[in-house]
Amino acid sequence: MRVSVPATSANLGPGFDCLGLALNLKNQVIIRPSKFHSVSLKGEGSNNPVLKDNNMFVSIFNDFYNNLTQKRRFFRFEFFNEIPLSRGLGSSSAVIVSAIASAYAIEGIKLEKEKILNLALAYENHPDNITPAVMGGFNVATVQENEVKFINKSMPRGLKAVVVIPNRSISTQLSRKALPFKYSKEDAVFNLSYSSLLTAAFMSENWDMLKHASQDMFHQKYRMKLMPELFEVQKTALQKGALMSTLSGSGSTMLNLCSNEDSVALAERLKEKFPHFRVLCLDFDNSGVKVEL
Ligand SMILES: Nc1ncnc2c1ncn2[C@@H]1O[C@H](COP(=O)(O)OP(=O)(O)O)[C@@H](O)[C@H]1O
Ligand SMILES: N[C@@H](CCOP(=O)(O)O)C(=O)O
Repeated sequence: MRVSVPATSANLGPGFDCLGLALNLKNQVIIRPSKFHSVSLKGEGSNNPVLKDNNMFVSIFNDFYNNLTQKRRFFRFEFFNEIPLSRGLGSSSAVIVSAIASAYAIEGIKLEKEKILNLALAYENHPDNITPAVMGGFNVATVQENEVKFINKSMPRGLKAVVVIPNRSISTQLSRKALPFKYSKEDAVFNLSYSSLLTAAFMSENWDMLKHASQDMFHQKYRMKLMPELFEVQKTALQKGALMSTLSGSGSTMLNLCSNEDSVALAERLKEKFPHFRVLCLDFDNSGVKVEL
């Protein structure tokens, strides 16, 4: 059985903890019954011993599998990871979502996507990453009485995401600690109005509005100070054709959306100016988590 799940970019500027989209950068796992437990890792995280010995995917998978079947069976897990760890591209959501989907699928149980999403909430309580990881596309999501309420829309083919991935990680937990404890009424009204405008721009495909609507007072400036070069990445991206440039999730990646035509030039310019950062030109993912038996 093979399960794949896309990377995600959460917040999209003002939509703190509620907006997110899925990118065509994937983690895949192949799982086979085996006489012994074994793990092999390729790609991102393959030189991290913790991911071999104490893998979050394996422990979530085992929790669900054991609860579901009351059986103790061994599996071989082969991981092919494209999502960099702790760079604000939803690596932890990808693990949570794919582990839950796998535990049910290996027993032949077909789980609705909404069910996977709500089970994932126990491990990740903000819905802006888990929703696009499960559903794909652009998503507006909130949690009400332990259920994710969301609206999802496919992303069109005419846009690309040019992501700039720094060589240093920022853990989501630490990055949340950099945020203020309280916000003023002005900041709250600012983010409410920009987040609404940005959502309307995505839903109506009004791409010229992205530049205006992607402003934020809640989190980016506090987090980007942890890596001040990110302000320069944002400025360069906006000068060189990006329709919007925002911190991806809790950082450290910057997400730049642009038209297909502008994407190669924008990526080249960012590579030249920030040679120590990784620049990838990505399509969007509109499928979310996938299981192939
Ligand atoms: N491919 C993976 N396999 C196992 N665990 C992973 C993997 N990717 C991420 N993780 C877990 O998630 C943590 C990163 O979570 P977090 O800081 O929220 O980063 P991100 O912003 O990428 O979601 C890692 O320290 C690790 O525990
Ligand atoms: N809304 C969350 C999103 C965290 O995304 P991640 O990809 O960095 O885990 C936040 O801003 O903390």
